Amino acid sequence: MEDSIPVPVSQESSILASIHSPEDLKKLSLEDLQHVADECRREVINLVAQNGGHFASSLGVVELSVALHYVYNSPRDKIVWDVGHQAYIHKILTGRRESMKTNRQYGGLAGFPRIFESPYDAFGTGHASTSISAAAGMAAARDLSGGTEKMIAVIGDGSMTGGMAFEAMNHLGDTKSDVLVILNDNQMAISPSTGGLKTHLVNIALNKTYNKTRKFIWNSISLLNNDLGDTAKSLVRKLEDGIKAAFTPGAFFEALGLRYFGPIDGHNLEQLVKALKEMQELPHPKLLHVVTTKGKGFKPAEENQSKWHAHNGGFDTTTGKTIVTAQKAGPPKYQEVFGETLVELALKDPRITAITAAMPSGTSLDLFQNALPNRFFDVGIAEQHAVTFAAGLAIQGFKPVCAIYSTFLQRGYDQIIHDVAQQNLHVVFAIDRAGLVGEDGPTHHGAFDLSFLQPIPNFVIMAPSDEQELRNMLYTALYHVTGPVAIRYPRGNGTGIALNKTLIPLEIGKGRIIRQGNGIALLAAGPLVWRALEVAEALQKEGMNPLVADMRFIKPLDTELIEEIAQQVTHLVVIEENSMIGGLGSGVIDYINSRKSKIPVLKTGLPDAFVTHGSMEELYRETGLDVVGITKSIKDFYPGNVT
Ligand SMILES: Cc1ncc(C[n+]2csc(CCOP(=O)(O)OP(=O)(O)O)c2C)c(N)n1
Ligand SMILES: CC(=O)[C@@H](O)[C@H](O)COP(=O)(O)O
Ligand SMILES: [Mg+2]
Repeated sequence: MEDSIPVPVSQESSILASIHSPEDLKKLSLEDLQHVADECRREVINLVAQNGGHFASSLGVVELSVALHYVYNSPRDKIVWDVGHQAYIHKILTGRRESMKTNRQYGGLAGFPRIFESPYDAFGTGHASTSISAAAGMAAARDLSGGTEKMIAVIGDGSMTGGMAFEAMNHLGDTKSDVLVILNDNQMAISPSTGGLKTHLVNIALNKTYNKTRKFIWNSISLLNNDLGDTAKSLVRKLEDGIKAAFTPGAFFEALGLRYFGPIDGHNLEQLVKALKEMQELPHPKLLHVVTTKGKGFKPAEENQSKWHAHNGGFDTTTGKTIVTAQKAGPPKYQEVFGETLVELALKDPRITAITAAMPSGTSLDLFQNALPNRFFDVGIAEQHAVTFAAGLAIQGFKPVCAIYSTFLQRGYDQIIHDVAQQNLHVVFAIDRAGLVGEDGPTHHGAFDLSFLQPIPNFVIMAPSDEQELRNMLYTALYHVTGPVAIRYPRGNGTGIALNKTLIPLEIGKGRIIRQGNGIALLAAGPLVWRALEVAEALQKEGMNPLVADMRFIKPLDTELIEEIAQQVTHLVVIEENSMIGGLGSGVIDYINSRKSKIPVLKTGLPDAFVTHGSMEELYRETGLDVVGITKSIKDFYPGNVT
């Protein structure tokens, strides 16, 4: 595959059109396989240009996906795609070519592998670093039941930085199960990969001495499959091990118990097919190191891999230029305001440090990285470490701000409790992507952070209703709290409120009434307070006059404000974008139940179910969290018409 962009494929010449399952691939010559790969690449470019989605990672594994489905027998053999954002070719080759047009759309295919979607999706993914554990578990099940199917984990170099991946490899060293780990090394996570492992892998790829001996080692392995006598086999193996130990940086993986092979060119189908066939014959844990280019075959993506990790769609399939009609620039994103405010504060305070787990651009901490590189830490896809690392900084008197997506913070739960909260350490958690996130779907919605943080003693939890509040809350968290503190805010644009240069500290645990009313009160936090206002307007048309409060703090809850409101209304409604179990609504009900006189409380929020993928509007409608849905729930709950 040359560097140029593949030419469009006409329907008549399409071999891909004849591929309905991996079985169809197996009849093809290597040359035709290459055509399939080229067509797949073109198809992904067209698909993402049309509808958006994850992009550069799938382009990087085109040949690998084709080779895997050519050599292995999925769904009998199980291929686990780590994160799964690179599985578009896999989906195209496993009978979902047509339906890929609905990728990430409401009611359509998911953007990640899902066991409910296809028998070819051996294990659901979305979060990083799970594939080796899953494959190891499946291999143990196979071994216990006397099966012979193969287990393959395909994991990127970024995802390989996650602790789980090492835990799984270490365990494989004991079980010695037949698992193939394919390390897809493109030296990128979403941003450039970080850490010692990255350097290690670069060294492997660059190690000339090793590359010279590699051919010899490879030939030795091939020899092992031939009819050599036992003594000769053991001699070759010893020789191979000796050479590897001396020259192979892959000895690191070997030390954990996986035999290391590679690196090989992940865009060379012939090499891939040969290597995979060899791997099929080896009955123990092994790692095949495959070197690829993220965005391969689409120049703009190769040249700016971070930008093209994912795309909203609407670009020219040759030049990559945006072709959608220019949209008016919306209000700044919460993330941008967060990043800018943190830099503003850190420039004045050398104690402030910033931590991301491989999401510098998504969280806008790249602003901090550029401004204050010494105090910026990208720890890799390692949320657990990020949290305890922050605790370490805090205990030494620094002010760490740990910006992690709500869904990924789930990884760091014990660290939050054990390392941060129990020691009452001043770590600021900037919880990004709190609430629904849209097209990424159930693996990525930030549905649980309030539920998992609220029970933890010592925590202060706030939710800004707009960007200025976010600025003020960040300031408050850094200078008016002494223990663990979380600020949760959603993905995307703020309200467009004019930003005030002056930062005003908020009184901890104090909310505010933003609409006076009677009969019924709507309590919300975060940007949903504006929806609560819309609901109040809608209800007013029905003869009601709801009071609306912005609670600002989920913990400590403003019980004085609730008491004040309780004097004016007979019914309370909580509106929140978190699971209804354990969120603000639960906090309010717990408080009401602790009083002598009870008030009926209606909770609206995310259901006790995993919310699907789709546009935010569709998901709000589905969960009843749009204005119409909330209004209807309130009308069913509150019979009173007090005007
Ligand atoms: C636990 C977790 N943290 C963060 C992410 C966000 N994320 C998705 S893909 C990705 C980079 C993955 O890099 P790599 O595994 O090398 O795959 P590549 O995109 O390079 O193919 C990150 C950080 C995630 N999905 N899961
Ligand atoms: C696969 C993955 O986990 C990320 O690429 C994620 O989709 C990023 O989400 P945002 O677009 O919200 O940054
Ligand atoms: Mg990578």
